[in-house]
Amino acid sequence: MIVYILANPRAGNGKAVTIIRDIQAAYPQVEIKSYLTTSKNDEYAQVETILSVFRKESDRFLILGGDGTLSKVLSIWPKDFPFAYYPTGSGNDFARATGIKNWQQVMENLLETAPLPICVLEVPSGVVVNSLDIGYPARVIAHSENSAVKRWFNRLKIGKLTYLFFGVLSLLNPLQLSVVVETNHQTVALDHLFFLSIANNTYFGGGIMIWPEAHVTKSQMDLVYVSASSISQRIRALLALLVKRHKASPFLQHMTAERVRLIVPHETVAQVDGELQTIEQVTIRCQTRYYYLGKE
Ligand SMILES: Nc1ncnc2c1ncn2[C@@H]1O[C@H](COP(=O)(O)OP(=O)(O)OP(=O)(O)O)[C@@H](O)[C@H]1O
Repeated sequence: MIVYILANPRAGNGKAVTIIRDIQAAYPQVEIKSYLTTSKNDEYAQVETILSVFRKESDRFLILGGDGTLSKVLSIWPKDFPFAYYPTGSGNDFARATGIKNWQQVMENLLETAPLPICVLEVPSGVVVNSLDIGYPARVIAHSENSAVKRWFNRLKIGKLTYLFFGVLSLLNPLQLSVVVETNHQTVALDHLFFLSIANNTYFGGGIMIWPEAHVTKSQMDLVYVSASSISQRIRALLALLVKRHKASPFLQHMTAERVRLIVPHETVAQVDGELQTIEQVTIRCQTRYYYLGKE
């Protein structure tokens, strides 16, 4: 058996290389081969290299990185090949929901337990491990990416305030979307849309709960949306998310589906696992994957 590790050394605070060394020291009896991404999107080439030597029946595969790395790797890792994951990113929402505590636990699951089926969301560009969001969350990320304010804040060592700054700014932006959502049960037109999150898992944005029952172990997706025309409604909806009053809030709407077709009137920026993508019409389905989740 060979354990293949694919790591993004730049994710989060750059701990991946140290963790690989610790794993090698803790498991001298296990053959471990590591592959490090060298640039953005290099996950695709690294996975191809691993697949050229990987034996499905005997080898194991471990991914180290943030949610973005995980989602890109799974986009081309074959559906029926199991994987393990240890978070080294900044948000780590997938790990938060699946209860990963430390790499020792992840290695034990990988070596001693059988992989279990989970659900990820299949989209034309690949897979979504946490959520695909349009409206407010995508706008906050779009404004902050490559902005001068982000660079100044980083220079002043207050980089964490970037999202707060753009969060407030985006709240004042009156832009609202109109979309149509077709599920396997119904077709709903959503107007004055402040945001729509199509969730596969419990959290986004580094620990903000999307919906309490949304989880990768369920073969359904949770749609959470806010149609709000006034700023006070938008603020109250965001506060409900932050203080986990999802079900009590009159502003947060929720439905579930196994398949969703999302129709937006023009190209719209979406946030997919913390990265930006442009979408127009997209069909989203649950896809079964095999993950070393450990004993539940
Ligand atoms: N060596 C590298 N240098 C620069 N970017 C990289 C490298 N390897 C991967 N990437 C890119 O980094 C992005 C993913 O970052 P990732 O999400 O893993 O970390 P993060 O943003 O710190 O964590 P999180 O998503 O949990 O907040 C992807 O776009 C990926 O292609």
